[in-house]
Amino acid sequence: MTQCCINPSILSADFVNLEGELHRISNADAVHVDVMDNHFVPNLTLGLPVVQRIQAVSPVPLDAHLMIAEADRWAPGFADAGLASVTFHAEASIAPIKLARELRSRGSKAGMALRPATPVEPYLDMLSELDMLLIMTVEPGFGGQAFLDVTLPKIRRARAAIDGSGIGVAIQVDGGITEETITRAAEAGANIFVAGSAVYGADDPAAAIDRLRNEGTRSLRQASAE
Ligand SMILES: O=C(CO)[C@H](O)[C@H](O)COP(=O)(O)O
Ligand SMILES: [Fe+2]
Repeated sequence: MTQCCINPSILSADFVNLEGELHRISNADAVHVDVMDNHFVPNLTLGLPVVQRIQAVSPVPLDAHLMIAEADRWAPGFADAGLASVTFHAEASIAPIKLARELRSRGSKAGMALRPATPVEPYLDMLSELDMLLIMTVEPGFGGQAFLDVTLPKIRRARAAIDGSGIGVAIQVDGGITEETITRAAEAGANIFVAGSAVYGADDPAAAIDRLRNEGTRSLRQASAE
């Protein structure tokens, strides 16, 4: 059975107290850092200098989600900062294979993200170049949106292709993940779950992470037994 990982998104955290907010999620597998440039998505968050400070104080590894235009130009700098994982959007890259190789050669895991309406089929032959495929389960840009069930067939097709080829690519889902929707995403084949509002909106974020992990692990176990 593939391992269930819970990566809280700091998009829903208190941005003036990021260090304290990071320590509230020290039982997470990684912290998901949403970088938005107000071009690729209609929102602006934080850039490399702030990500570097987060990296310096975080008790868990960083999982950067770059929602930025010209990914080929900007993403390698995030890998140079020593981040565990850097994910760029396929829609923002001219040469995704080259970019994935560059991220790996700089020591980061390479992730590639797909917007909800971007099909996975054109990318199936390059999955071996990736450590992680991120299937967006909301339109990127904002936290707190509802999970799009229309993305579930794509998660299933990606999982079937990965299992069929024997390559060890993780499937991450991001957007609208709750204790209820995590079950459907896990049964479809995802194994890394990003949750912003479900974690930071809870009174006890660490307890929310434990509940999500229990629910995700139970669903993954059930799916592998079927
Ligand atoms: O990439 C993102 C938005 O573009 C965020 O990671 C995502 O929305 C997480 O927030 P929530 O769990 O509240 O949906
Ligand atoms: Fe994200």
